Formats: sequence, structure tokens, C-alpha cells
Amino acid sequence: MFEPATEVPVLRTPTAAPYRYAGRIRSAVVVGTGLIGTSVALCLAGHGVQVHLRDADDDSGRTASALGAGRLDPPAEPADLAVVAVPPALVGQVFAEVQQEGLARHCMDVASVKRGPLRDAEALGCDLSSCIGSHPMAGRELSGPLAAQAALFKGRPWVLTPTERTGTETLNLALELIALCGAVPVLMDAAEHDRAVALVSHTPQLVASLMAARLETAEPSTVRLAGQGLRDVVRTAASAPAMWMDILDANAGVVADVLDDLAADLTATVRALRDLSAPPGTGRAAGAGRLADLLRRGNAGHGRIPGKHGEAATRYDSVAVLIGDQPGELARLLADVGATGVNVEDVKIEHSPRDASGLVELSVTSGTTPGLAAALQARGWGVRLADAASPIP
Ligand SMILES: NC(=O)c1ccc[n+]([C@@H]2O[C@H](COP(=O)([O-])OP(=O)(O)OC[C@H]3O[C@@H](n4cnc5c(N)ncnc54)[C@H](O)[C@@H]3O)[C@@H](O)[C@H]2O)c1
Ligand SMILES: O=C(O)C(=O)C[C@]1(C(=O)O)C=C[C@@H](O)C=C1
Repeated sequence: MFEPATEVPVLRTPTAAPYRYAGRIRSAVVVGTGLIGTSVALCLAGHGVQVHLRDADDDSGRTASALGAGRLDPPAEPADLAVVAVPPALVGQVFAEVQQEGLARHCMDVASVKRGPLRDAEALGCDLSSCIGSHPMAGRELSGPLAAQAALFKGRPWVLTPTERTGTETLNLALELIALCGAVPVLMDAAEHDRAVALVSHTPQLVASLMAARLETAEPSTVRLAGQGLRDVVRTAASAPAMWMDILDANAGVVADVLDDLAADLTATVRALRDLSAPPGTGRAAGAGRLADLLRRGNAGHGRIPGKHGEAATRYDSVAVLIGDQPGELARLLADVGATGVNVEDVKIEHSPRDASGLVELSVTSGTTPGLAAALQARGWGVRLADAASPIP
């Protein structure tokens, strides 16, 4: 396909390998100062890069600047790199503007689809040797600069889609940007990327929306019972519809193929449940078998989701601690955990809908739970040990 740059290690699969920072990016322009653009800008500014911000919406630019993401004036001479973080349908147009204005010597975008922006840039006559497509596999269900986080990309895969026309310097700058954001580069071609994200990102978004849509007309007394299971499934249903329309528009056929397979599984599951609800001796056993097989396949698929830093999912034990709903309570708990010397790998908080309390689930390395639970109990915390270890994706 193309020759990877020699100076910076290029990885086909995510690992937590260290990167050399070659110091190529001294200045950058971030176009689109929403969630992703501002998060990137905060990373760059945090590494001493001179960051210039541009957004079609003045408020967005001003807010990002006030957060310390960069300055609002344009660079006096072309910046080393423009990071284009606008909706996917506008990427080609913004690449063309950056090149026509001489705003930066190289451009990369971060859009969630890769074939469309490349096609648009080509159609608009952009110099593709200095443009590169990319997609950080990290985000939030929130938009805008106020949702930005410098740590958003830490340990996450960040896809790069260079073509045979991409210049080595452009690729090196993109790799350096990914390194500065603490992410892990994964090289793919644009079509391969779009097929992969149809399964791991675009279909999950639709499933979340479909499930959440079921709640629209549900009885308030039903919705009130929502627990963590539902919240985990529907979190991304809160995402901005306009952005997702743009993404799905650019990958519609591929996503429809994945949904066809899912629809077949749904139909089979409905049949299995109908059989299971029939009187004994009329196919109940077969229905139960097919349902059990689906649940087993779910376990197997879940187990394939990589853990932190792209490693195989690690199994952790968990300790659940009851905390009161008062200022400083969580900080006091974490300080007490810290005092025991046990490293917390993940924290989940389940709020009680009725009481002024919550259940904090601390995931810790397997084997450390008995000592941790005893130490916390000794400090007055109400503690429950979970029966089963849970993998952290
Ligand atoms: N949201 C996510 O989780 C996520 C994750 C990875 C990649 N992405 C991709 O990142 C890009 C940005 O997404 P976001 O979530 O940050 O969106 P956002 O809505 O938070 O920010 C987009 C910003 O682009 C600005 N903008 C629109 N048109 C512009 C133009 N012509 N010139 C300058 N600014 C313009 C908007 O005013 C807005 O501030 C999208 O391409 C998206 O597909 C999003
Ligand atoms: O976790 C979220 O809220 C996301 O937005 C994540 C997510 C994803 O599906 O992984 C969504 C779309 C982006 O293109 C990249 C990341």
C-alpha cells in the first residue's frame, strides 16, 4: 500500500508501545472547536504546540480558547498541521479552504467515516499528498468545546487512512499528533475502516437509539426503574442527531448490511422466545437451546473486546461500597482505598433513585478484594464483594 515512516514506530494492531516525539509539530490550526477539535487542541497546547483555533461558530471558538486550547488569531505563516474536526460532509471543503488560504502545510481530519471525505477532497481538487484521513476511536455522547477532555484519546486506537499519494512528512506529522494525544495508531485503508466501524461504532449507535426510542412512550412508572443495564446500552442515544445523520449518510449501505444480520438474529430470538413461552412439549426445549446459544455467543463476542491499551480484556474483581450523597464522600472513599495501596482499575457509580446514597463499584486486580474489603470495613464503609469477576472493556 505505502511505505510507513521509519522514524516513528507504526503498528498494525494497537499496543501500548512507546513513541518517539520527533518535535515536528510546532504550530497547528484546529478547524472545528467542538468536542473532538478542542480535545485535540488541549493535548497539543499541553505539549507546548502553538495552537490556533477556527470555528464557523464564534462562541465555540471563544469557549475553546478560554479553556486554554489555543488562540483565536490565524497563524502569521502556514502552521505545520491543520486538524480538521468538522462534521464529515464538510471535511473536503475545509481541506480545500486550508490549502487555498495557505493556513497549514499539511491537513488531517478526524471524521468518523473515511471514504466520503477522501472522495470530496479529491473532487474539490485538493493536493492529496499533504492530506491524510484519520479517526480517533474515542468520543462522547456530548458535543461542543465544554465537553472536551485532554485525556479523551489516551490508550485508544486512532485510525489513519493514508493512500499511496500521502506524503511521508504528512504521515509522520499525523503519527506525531496521535502520539501527543496518547493514542495508538492503526493503519487501514478507507473502505476497510468504514466496514469495520459499521460493526463496532455505527450499528451500536443505532441499537442504542432504537432501544432508547422504545422508552419514548413507556409509562413513567416503568422508566423510573431504569438501572445501570439500560443506561449502559443507551448512553450514546444522547448523541447529536445531526452529526449521526451525516455519519450514517456516508456509510449507509455498509451499516444496512450489518443491520440485516442483526435483524436475522432478532427474528431468530423472537422465535426462540415464542417457543419458550409455549406449553411444555411443544418446542420449549429447542427454544431454550437457541436462546442459550445466543447468550453464549454474546459472552464470546464480549470477551473479544480489547481491554485498556488494546490488550486482551483483563478480568478484575470488584468491591461495591455504599456511599452517602454528600460533598467529599467519593474523595474520602478513594483516599481510604489509596491508603490500602490497592490500585483502582475502574470505578462505576450506581445512584439509588430513592435514597440519598449510591453504590460505588471499584474494580481492582484479582486477589486484592478480601484485604481491600476488610480495610474499608475497618474504616466504617459498608462493603459488598461481587461474586463474579468482571472484565473491563
Ligand atoms: N463525537 C464523537 O464522539 C466523535 C469521535 C470521533 C470522531 N468524531 C468526528 O469528529 C468530528 C467533529 O465531531 P464533534 O463531536 O467534535 O462535533 P461538535 O459538534 O462538537 O463540533 C463540530 C464543530 O465544527 C464546527 N464547524 C462546522 N462547520 C464548520 C466549518 N465549515 N468551519 C469551521 N468550523 C465548523 C461547529 O461549529 C462545531 O463547533 C466529526 O467529523 C465527527 O465525525 C466524533
Ligand atoms: O463513546 C462515545 O460516546 C462515542 O462517541 C464513541 C464512538 C464509538 O462508537 O466508539 C462514536 C463515534 C466516533 O466516531 C468514535 C467513537
